[in-house]
Amino acid sequence: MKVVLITGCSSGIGLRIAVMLAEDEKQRYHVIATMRDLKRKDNLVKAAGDLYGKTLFVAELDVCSDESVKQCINSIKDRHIDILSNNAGIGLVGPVESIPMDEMNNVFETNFYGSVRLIKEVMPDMKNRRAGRIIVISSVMGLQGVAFNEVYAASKFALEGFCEGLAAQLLSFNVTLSMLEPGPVHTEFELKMIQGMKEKEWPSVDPDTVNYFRNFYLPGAVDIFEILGQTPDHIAKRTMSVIEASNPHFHNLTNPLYSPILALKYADETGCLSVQAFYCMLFTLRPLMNVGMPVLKYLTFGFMRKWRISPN
Ligand SMILES: NC(=O)C1=CN([C@@H]2O[C@H](COP(=O)(O)OP(=O)(O)OC[C@H]3O[C@@H](n4cnc5c(N)ncnc54)[C@H](OP(=O)(O)O)[C@@H]3O)[C@@H](O)[C@H]2O)C=CC1
Ligand SMILES: CC1=C(/C=C/C(C)=C/C=C/C(C)=C/C=O)C(C)(C)CCC1
Repeated sequence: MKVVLITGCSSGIGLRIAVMLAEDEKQRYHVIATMRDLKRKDNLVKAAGDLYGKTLFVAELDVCSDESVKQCINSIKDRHIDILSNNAGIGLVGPVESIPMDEMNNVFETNFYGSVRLIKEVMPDMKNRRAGRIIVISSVMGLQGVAFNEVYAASKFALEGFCEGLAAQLLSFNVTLSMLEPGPVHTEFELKMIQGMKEKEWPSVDPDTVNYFRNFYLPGAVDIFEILGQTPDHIAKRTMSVIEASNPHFHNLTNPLYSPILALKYADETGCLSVQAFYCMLFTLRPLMNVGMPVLKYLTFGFMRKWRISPN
């Protein structure tokens, strides 16, 4: 049985990855589903049903604490982990000028250093054994910045840069490192990101910026979740296929509708094309989006035709 350690399993994507691997018909996985607060384990335990204590085990791990990470890894037999899935993460939206530095630090501490901390702890044993697989739940925002998500995107960009370097180094040790880059996924993350923002006041921010955030970005984000939103199950299946692939890819975008948006970025080295396209989508074309998916497809492929970009 392969030992899999997953972070952030109290809800959402981490919970689904843990349960899906534990449910494997061939019982190939011994899943250590970790979370920072064991009082939040009920949903996971319920979803695991009979598999709890058989193929799925719960352990405490706070990705922001050196001590917690060491304690958890040391509690595993021979510290042997075949597959590490870094999933724990938090979002942060809003006008940058209103976000306190300690909130920004917390996002980096969780999303970037949280993953780095786990990788540092687990990677030396994988290198020694010349075997191992690391899967990092990044985001499309690790490849493409989105207005009003600057700090979150920066934390995921940092993760992409860190892992791109490491992936090349690890190849000579037969350890693979893969990123998953989901677009919007319906989890508690969405609720925290959108619902929590509706009532919030922004006293220290100029009225134009508050207007752009409230009346352009937030409705746009709601539409994007409605039109493009995937389920945690979808991301869990994709994670499973990365785990099972003989030669897993480094980038794994889970939502094909994002490929044209990213193509814009790589098609124009000045970066102007993608900044302008995002500007248009946010401020000019957004009202069209709620007409539905076909319109979004038409718009993104329309941009590509206009600038003669191939979808592949
Ligand atoms: N939902 C989306 O639209 C997208 C999400 N992602 C990424 O997917 C990952 C999972 O998010 P998702 O399932 O959607 O959101 P959820 O909010 O449902 O899950 C996030 C998980 O991370 C845990 N977590 C937060 N901080 C820590 C910490 N310090 N130590 C350990 N665990 C922690 C949370 O635990 P607790 O319950 O204790 O807060 C929770 O279990 C994140 O990395 C996110 O950035 C990427 C693209 C899109
Ligand atoms: C694409 C796009 C938008 C919003 C995208 C959002 C909200 C994406 C959310 C992605 C998530 C949640 C990733 C998690 O890691 C805008 C700015 C509304 C308009 C321009 C096009």
